[in-house]
Amino acid sequence: MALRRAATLLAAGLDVRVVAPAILPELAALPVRAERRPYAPADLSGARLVVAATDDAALNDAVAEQARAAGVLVNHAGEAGRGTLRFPAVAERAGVQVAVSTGRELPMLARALRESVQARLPDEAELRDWTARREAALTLAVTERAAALRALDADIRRAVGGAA
Ligand SMILES: C[C@@]1(CC(=O)O)c2cc3[nH]c(cc4nc(cc5[nH]c(cc(n2)[C@H]1CCC(=O)O)[C@@](C)(CC(=O)O)[C@@H]5CCC(=O)O)C(CC(=O)O)=C4CCC(=O)O)c(CCC(=O)O)c3CC(=O)O
Ligand SMILES: NC(=O)C1=CN([C@@H]2O[C@H](COP(=O)(O)OP(=O)(O)OC[C@H]3O[C@@H](n4cnc5c(N)ncnc54)[C@H](O)[C@@H]3O)[C@@H](O)[C@H]2O)C=CC1
Repeated sequence: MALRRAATLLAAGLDVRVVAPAILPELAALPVRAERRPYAPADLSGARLVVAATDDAALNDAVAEQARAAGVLVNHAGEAGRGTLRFPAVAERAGVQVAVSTGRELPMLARALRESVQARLPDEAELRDWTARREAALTLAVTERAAALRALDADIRRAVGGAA
């Protein structure tokens, strides 16, 4: 779990510190600060976001509680409702992102929706075309502009499989 979360947080541009007595080599090989020791409450100071992902459920509860009290965003890997942050399934293509969160623990649904959205995401060429059409429409006089934007809207909805 720590490995998956660390990869997600690094991809988001965060500085990641990992605190655990045992750290997987694949995790230690990432650009994270690895500290091989048990968690201590002082680890929360200076943190903006905390992930409690140990195999000790009572400890994850305590970390989540301490982080909440300190006003630090926290994800509880075993029981998301005890934390203040959930991790979504993310579909991404050419800069367009769609994140799916079920608001509960149903990762299979999140993944199924992510996969179905992924297949509908436009590619770079379509995005460039739509952006150019929108920019061109915005230079038109009011009536023509509205018609051009409506036509573009219909094309985009058709392309991503939405209702026209
Ligand atoms: C609450 C949440 C975490 C949070 O946000 O804090 C959570 C909780 C739990 N997941 C568990 C298991 C698995 N999770 C996955 C996969 C994903 N799990 C993800 C999200 C979330 N999982 C959040 C809710 C999301 C929502 O519903 O909206 C995804 C979307 C994103 C990500 O994690 O990166 C990613 C799919 C990414 C993708 O495909 O895009 C797999 C499959 C796999 O690993 O291949 C399994 C094994 C199969 C199974 O068990 O289903 C367990 C049991 C743990 C145990 O056994 O103890 C719990 C805890 C519990 O249920 O209590
Ligand atoms: N959200 C999700 O999708 C999933 C959540 N989980 C949950 O995540 C948690 C961890 O699961 P895994 O990563 O599979 O376990 P794991 O056993 O691979 O890793 C647990 C880590 O916790 C560390 N640890 C133990 N005591 C510690 C302490 N006192 N201080 C700091 N670190 C300590 C260990 O050194 C180890 O590195 C479990 O609570 C499990 O229920 C598990 C799988 C999927």
